[in-house]
Amino acid sequence: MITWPQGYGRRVLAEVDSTNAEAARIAPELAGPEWILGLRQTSGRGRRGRPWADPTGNFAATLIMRPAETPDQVALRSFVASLALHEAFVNATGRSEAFALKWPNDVLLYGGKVAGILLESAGFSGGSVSHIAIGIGVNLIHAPDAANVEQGATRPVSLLSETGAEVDPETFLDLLAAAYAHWETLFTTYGFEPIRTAWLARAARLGEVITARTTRDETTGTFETVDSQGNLVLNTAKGRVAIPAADIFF
Ligand SMILES: O=C(O)CCCC[C@@H]1SC[C@@H]2NC(=O)N[C@@H]21
Repeated sequence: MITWPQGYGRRVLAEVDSTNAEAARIAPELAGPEWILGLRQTSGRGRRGRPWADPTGNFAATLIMRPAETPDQVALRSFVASLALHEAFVNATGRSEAFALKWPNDVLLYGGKVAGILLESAGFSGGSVSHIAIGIGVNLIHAPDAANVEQGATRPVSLLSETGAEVDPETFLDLLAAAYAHWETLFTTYGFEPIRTAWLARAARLGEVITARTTRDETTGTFETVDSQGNLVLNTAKGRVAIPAADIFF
């Protein structure tokens, strides 16, 4: 029996365009943080403007919150959400070694992508954002065809295909919401440092040579760490480079 975390709302929609879009619509009248689960999404969106396919049975949810924080602070929530996802997966399967976190915000299962996070914030005024939407998609039972993902991108996998675990979206929401509340309390109480340390302990390819690609350039180097701002730090032939945003290729 999983206990729903105190202070968090829970809304389940049979169908929605995108839970992140719905989150932005309800943000103005929000009383406190709220989870929105879409049992079916018709226009799910991924990072960098990519579409996110969401067949029935997969997990699509957004946590909408209104923390009085700067854009830089709220961006660190993607690490909080990654840790919560990792904990939810381990609790669902009992397999802690199977999961790893890929910078900035994917979860890998035996090296394949099983979940992604799309963090959107809006309404910057007086130093704070007006809301953040942490959108989370999990391939619970279906993974997109590898032919439909970008060349060189991590192969998509589903929880069912890799572990045999059959978890329905509402059960996964309960696991995730409980885990998120734990990591969120740690973040708001002690700041980013314990989150950074816990994230690094679960990081994929730490200490290995990886490539970070943006629309403008490509940097290859040894994955040294994630710094106190959440940047990826690579040790390259030209020295240490801190990268705020990129796609990673192994
Ligand atoms: O590109 C990625 O890896 C991030 C994918 C995020 C998809 C989720 S599904 C729930 C939420 N609503 C959306 O439209 N997108 C996010």
